[in-house]
Formats: sequence, C-alpha cells, structure tokens
Amino acid sequence: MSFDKLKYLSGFANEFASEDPRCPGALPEGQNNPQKCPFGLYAEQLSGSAFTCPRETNKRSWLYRIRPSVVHMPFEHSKQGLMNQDWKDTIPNPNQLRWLPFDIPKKSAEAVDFLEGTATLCGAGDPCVRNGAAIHIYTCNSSMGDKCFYDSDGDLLIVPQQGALLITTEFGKIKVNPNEICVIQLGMRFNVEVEGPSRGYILEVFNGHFTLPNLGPIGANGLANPRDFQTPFAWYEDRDVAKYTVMSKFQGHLFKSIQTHSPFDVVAWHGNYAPYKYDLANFCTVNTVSFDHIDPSVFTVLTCQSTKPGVAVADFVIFPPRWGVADHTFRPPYYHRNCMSEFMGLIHGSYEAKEKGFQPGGGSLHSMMTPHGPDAKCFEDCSNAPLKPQRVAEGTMAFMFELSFSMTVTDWGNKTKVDNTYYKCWQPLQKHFSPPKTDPTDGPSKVKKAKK
Ligand SMILES: O=C(O)Cc1cc(O)ccc1O
Ligand SMILES: [Fe+2]
Repeated sequence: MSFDKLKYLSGFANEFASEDPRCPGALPEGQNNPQKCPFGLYAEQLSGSAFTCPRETNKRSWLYRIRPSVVHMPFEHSKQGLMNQDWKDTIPNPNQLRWLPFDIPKKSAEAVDFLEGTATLCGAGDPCVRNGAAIHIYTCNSSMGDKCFYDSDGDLLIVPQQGALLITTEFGKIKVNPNEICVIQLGMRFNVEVEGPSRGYILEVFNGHFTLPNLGPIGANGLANPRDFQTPFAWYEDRDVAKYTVMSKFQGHLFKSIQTHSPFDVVAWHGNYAPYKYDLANFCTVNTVSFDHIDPSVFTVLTCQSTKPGVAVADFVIFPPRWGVADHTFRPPYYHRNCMSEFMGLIHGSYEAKEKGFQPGGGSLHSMMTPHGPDAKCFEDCSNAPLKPQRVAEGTMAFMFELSFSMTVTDWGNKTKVDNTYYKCWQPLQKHFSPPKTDPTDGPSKVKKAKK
C-alpha cells in the first residue's frame, strides 16, 4: 500500500475497530477471545493502562494477528546507541542553552536510520519507577529495512522538522509530514521509512499518556479539535524473512531480538490504544482580543497530566501563525522565570522573541527558574512598534515541550551543536529607568505619576 493514498480513522482516543479490507470478517464479533479466531488468527491484548484503571483512563487494544508477538528469539543487549539515559552521568547546567541545527548525516558517507540516528538530548527521572521524561533528536537518511522498534519506557511524541516519516505500525500505516506530529505509545512496534534527509524532535514520557487539554471557559470547541486526530486503518503483511530485527528500549538500554517474520501481521484490531497523527495547521488558536500577553498554555495541543491537578508531566505547545491585536501591550513573550522546564524547537520560519539565532532544526532549553525572554532587538522593536492588528508567526511553526521535571543535558547534548554565544542576545538590553524628578523636601504626595 502506498503511503500517499492512506486514509485514516478520525477522532481522539475513540474506541476504534478496523480490519484490513483484504480480509473482511477478521475481527471477531461480540467477544475478544473466540475459541478459534477467524482465519486462524491469534488474539493478543496490548495494555496501555493497568487493567483496573477507571474507564476515563483505561487503555487497551485487541490485535488479531498471524503470529503472537512472543514468537521471537531472546533479547540481547545491543551496542548502546545514542538513545540512553546518560543524563544521569553529567553535571547539570542552569544556563540558557541553545543548539544550532543538528547535522543530518550524508547518506554517501554513512547510512543512518531513524533509530540509529536518535540521540538523547536531555532527560529527568527513571523509566523503572515510571516517572520522568526525555527529549531526543533524530537525524537520519535511510529507511529501517527489516527492523522495527518499540519503547518499553514511555510514549513517544514525534515532531518531524525535515522530511516525511513513513511509519508502519502494528495498527497500520501513517505518513507524518513536517508540521504534523504523531504519537506512538508504550509498546507499539513501528518501522520508519524516509524519503531523504530527515530530522526532528521526540518527547518521551515515562508515565501516563497524552490527552487533549480541558477547554474550561473556552467552551466545547477550539484548540486541537478531536476529529482532526488520525489513526491508521489495519494493514498487514504475511512475510517470512531470514532475519527480522526487533529493537526495544527497556530501562534506558537498547535490546535486540531476531524473528523470522514481519511483526506487521495484524489483520484486524479494535480498542482505544492506538497511534495517531495530527496536522498542526488544524489548530484553532485562541488568544486575547483586548490586552496583555496570555500565557502560552492557551496554545497547548496535547498534555500528559501528572497526578497533581493542573500540573502536566509535559505539555506540547505550539506557536502557530495568528493575528496579534492586543492594545497597549508588549506583545511578544514576557521576561520570565518558570517553575517548569521549557525546551523549544522550530519546524520552519522564525520565532518572534528571537528572530536570529534560533533556527529550524535547532533547539533551546530554558531550565527551571532560568531567566529568559525576548532578545534585545525584539524588546526595542516591539516596545516601539505601532500596535495595529498584525500577522504573527506567518510562515512559522515553533513549539515547546514544557515539562515539570528539571532536565539534565546528556554528554551528547553538551558536545553537539551548542551555541555558546546564546547569552549575548540579552546583553545589549539597556536600562530605561527614569524615575520622576522630585524635590526631596516635597514628600511623597507631590510625586507626579508617570505618563502612560
Ligand atoms: O520562552 C518562550 O519563548 C516561550 C513562552 C512564550 C510565551 O508567549 C510566554 C511564555 C513563554 O515561556
Ligand atoms: Fe519561556
């Protein structure tokens, strides 16, 4: 099946049911475990939540497949790639950090696939106790061939920046273009083909799943609308091979196992635990129509909630093209220090608070309580610009992973593409303070109010 003609099931976290049209009737009717499944298939449950979770958070799917996943040779520790938990071994860095665009390896020099080209930039916590998160960067030039990957440590939110990802999953096929994102949850096996040099960002969360943020007073619609999320239709191949490699990340280490058939042999499935994609162009932006800079939480596409009400493990936030109309307001982001960690990436265009230096395919990390905000040029320009309605972020898509963990950069992140000049963008900020002129004998009542 070509990746360009794909159709998808619509909706967020629905109870879906799908069977490959080449095998109608593959999905058992009225029960999950018939004594014999249709067409000699095996039934396998994939659990994404504890069996006992309340209905709102209970996640599982039933897969009807040619062979159960257990038919594989034992896993062996694999030469450790760059996807790891090496942040545990490095000294943390409270500075504002910025990375230049990460280099994509040249295919003529070395073929690198999605998994080989994924490097951990920073992280916190431990998948063993299901608490924490990691941010990875992928740069690759080749398809994975007869190899798949699944993550036993967390859910992956993948943000392609350059090059489409053609992803085959146990649930079917998804094509994810830049400006689209996809989520592949804990345990789901997938293979990635690429069409050329490819680069992007991955947020991995070690507990919970992504949900849509509540809308509160916004009402029933807006932000990312549920029907715009797309889940694959069932697709299978019945393919025996000499060697199919199944890779797994388990407790921060990569493992490898061999089997002699394609793992993409799921003929039909049903359930509410399935991968999905979303086109960021569909995001319905809500913001002020009067004054002041509204917190960027209004731009949340997906959130992975912690157990503390209102506190996310991680939010995925975007800064899409929109109108800026705020009256008597400094419109770009405010200067701030945050009790959350902010990693930002740029898919295309330029970000208003830093028109220079922050480039597509690069990134920045403003850690917990690390001060940051607009660079000096942005402050001067936007403090003096006429406040007419204005298009903001035209041709741009910046995003933020906002995490409640304090992130530590890995050795790879400390050595790769670090922009050591970043701090300089704030140094030209001038002192503008001009207190009212007073006669010291007048007392406080005579002090003139500053002009607006
Ligand atoms: O730091 C940043 O650029 C991200 C950000 C944007 C914004 O509009 C308000 C707060 C914030 O952290
Ligand atoms: Fe910020």
